[in-house]
Amino acid sequence: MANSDENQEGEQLKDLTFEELGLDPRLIRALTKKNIQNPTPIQQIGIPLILEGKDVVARAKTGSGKTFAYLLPLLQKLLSDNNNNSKAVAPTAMILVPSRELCQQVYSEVLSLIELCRVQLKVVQLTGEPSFSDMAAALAGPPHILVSTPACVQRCLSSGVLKATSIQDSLSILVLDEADLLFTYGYEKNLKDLKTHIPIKCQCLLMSATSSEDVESLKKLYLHNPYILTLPEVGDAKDEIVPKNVQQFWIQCSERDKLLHILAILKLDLVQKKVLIFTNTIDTGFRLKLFLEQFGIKSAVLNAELPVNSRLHILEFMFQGFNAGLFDYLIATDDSDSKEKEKMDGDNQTEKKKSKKHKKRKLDSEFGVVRGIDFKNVQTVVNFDMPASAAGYVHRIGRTGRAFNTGQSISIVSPDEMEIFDEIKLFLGGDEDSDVTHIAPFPLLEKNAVEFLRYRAEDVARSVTKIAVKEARAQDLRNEILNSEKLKAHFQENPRDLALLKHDKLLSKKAPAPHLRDVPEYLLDPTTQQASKFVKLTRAAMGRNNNNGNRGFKGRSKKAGDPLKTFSAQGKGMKRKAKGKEFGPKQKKKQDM
Ligand SMILES: Nc1ncnc2c1ncn2[C@@H]1O[C@H](COP(=O)(O)OP(=O)(O)OP(=O)(O)O)[C@@H](O)[C@H]1O
Repeated sequence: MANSDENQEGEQLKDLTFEELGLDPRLIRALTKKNIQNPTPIQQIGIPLILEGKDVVARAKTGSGKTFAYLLPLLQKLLSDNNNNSKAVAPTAMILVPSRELCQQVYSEVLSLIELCRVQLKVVQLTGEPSFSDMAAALAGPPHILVSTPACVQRCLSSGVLKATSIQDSLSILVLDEADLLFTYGYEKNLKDLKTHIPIKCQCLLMSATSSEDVESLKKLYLHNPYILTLPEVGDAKDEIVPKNVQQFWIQCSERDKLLHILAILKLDLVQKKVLIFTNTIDTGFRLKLFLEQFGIKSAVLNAELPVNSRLHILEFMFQGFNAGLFDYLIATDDSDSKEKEKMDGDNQTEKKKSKKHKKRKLDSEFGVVRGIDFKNVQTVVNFDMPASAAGYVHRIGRTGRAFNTGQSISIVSPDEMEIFDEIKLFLGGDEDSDVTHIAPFPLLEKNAVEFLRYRAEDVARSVTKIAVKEARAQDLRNEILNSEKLKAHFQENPRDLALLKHDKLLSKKAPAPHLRDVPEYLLDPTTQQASKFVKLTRAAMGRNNNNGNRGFKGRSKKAGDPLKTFSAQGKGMKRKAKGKEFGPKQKKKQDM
């Protein structure tokens, strides 16, 4: 291993097993039950260092398995400390994340590992603004692990439920997950204040997909002589930003034609489901939902305005793999990116106006679906609106192609967004003076096919007025508040009963017309028909090869059947990528997570 404070780039990865990393057999058994057999690169390097007690900064791309890289050694330490824990007066380990959604995800992951290990470790999660009694109940014991946000821990401290001296006495591991987002979410002061209570002996771990000044500041603030891990993968540093198992495409069109183009790719079945679609505002999300509804395409909209129970239910539903089969399309408002934008353009007047307009509606400051959320079964990410930053792009498309899975992204780019699109291409390693790019034109959409839908699309788009959007947004909120009440009561008893409530209810006042719902096949040009058949066949094959019916393309055979890989992409970067090494040292082994 490299010396401390040295970058690990260039270090050769051996194909180590979890046993060889020194993991406790109970944890390995738990992983086996989850069908996880081989460590990812970040786990291979990170786990032994963390077990040794080092402070670590881990920077590895989205979906590379950073959560287990810190959770497994953290649990192992707690397992071996368990007998000595009786004197603890505060949590022994604290995991701080930027959003409530992430908190729920990490908490579920820890709980499931603990249950599978059959050990007596207590984990609690605290987010938002819990009451004094909720905080007291959660921290009584105390729990071994607290998963929370920095603001919520601050609340526990200032209310006196958590004593600074207790943290000093008990805390031995602190994890700052999605570190690059913690300041963006406004936790800078909380984190600076909290630092004064962290004991010097406490091991600190900092996990992040991208590097930034914020990560640097946090590193300086919390870590002592840390190991900096950057994955030793092939290619230059820029190659490491995006997982190689995500194929990136783009479509150029006018702002006005965006609805038409997304309709074409979804309606003509040119992409694999499940599809996660990003918009930059809640209104655009609802506009898109109303528009697609008229063509018989049902979707749910996930945004900061929804009650927390509904949001967590939608996400839990995604985590469980859409097995209840209620919706294939999720439209997410990329709030973290707009937060970043707001932070960057602090004095931008448009942003100020926007936030004034939405002042009446209460948005959850701890909402975030883009960063870190593990959408296991998302095959396709669509950028309906381009993100405000290149880092935002990386995080969005990182919601597909997780771990050993593959996925694709399609960005629909209008002339106004070309500047940020060029910035993204440069960020990914494109060359300004040549046509080398990692993002290729989407090969399956023929101009004829788009034009064939134009008349209907424009007609429906006109009917989706601002008032219709406003009403739909209010209606959805009312539905979800009702859902939320039912969810609260029901899911306390039946936490796994996911099919109870629908989040994709129709919001349009008029039902979709039959002639819009069905596209007669004979009207389509042969190329589009062929492309659509390919995608359907692949989907059917994936279903057959898959016992639980919810996994992505995996292994070589499925990749060979992926129509997006049988069509040749244009960009040189894509060709280079196709030849390049696959993700992780065990890529040839079939994994079934
Ligand atoms: N060794 C492994 N083998 C197979 N799957 C794994 C392995 N480790 C983790 N996974 C799975 O990979 C997925 C992505 O992992 P994780 O959420 O930790 O990624 P991440 O690096 O934190 O991504 P992000 O930066 O987007 O938060 C999860 O579904 C997880 O269960």
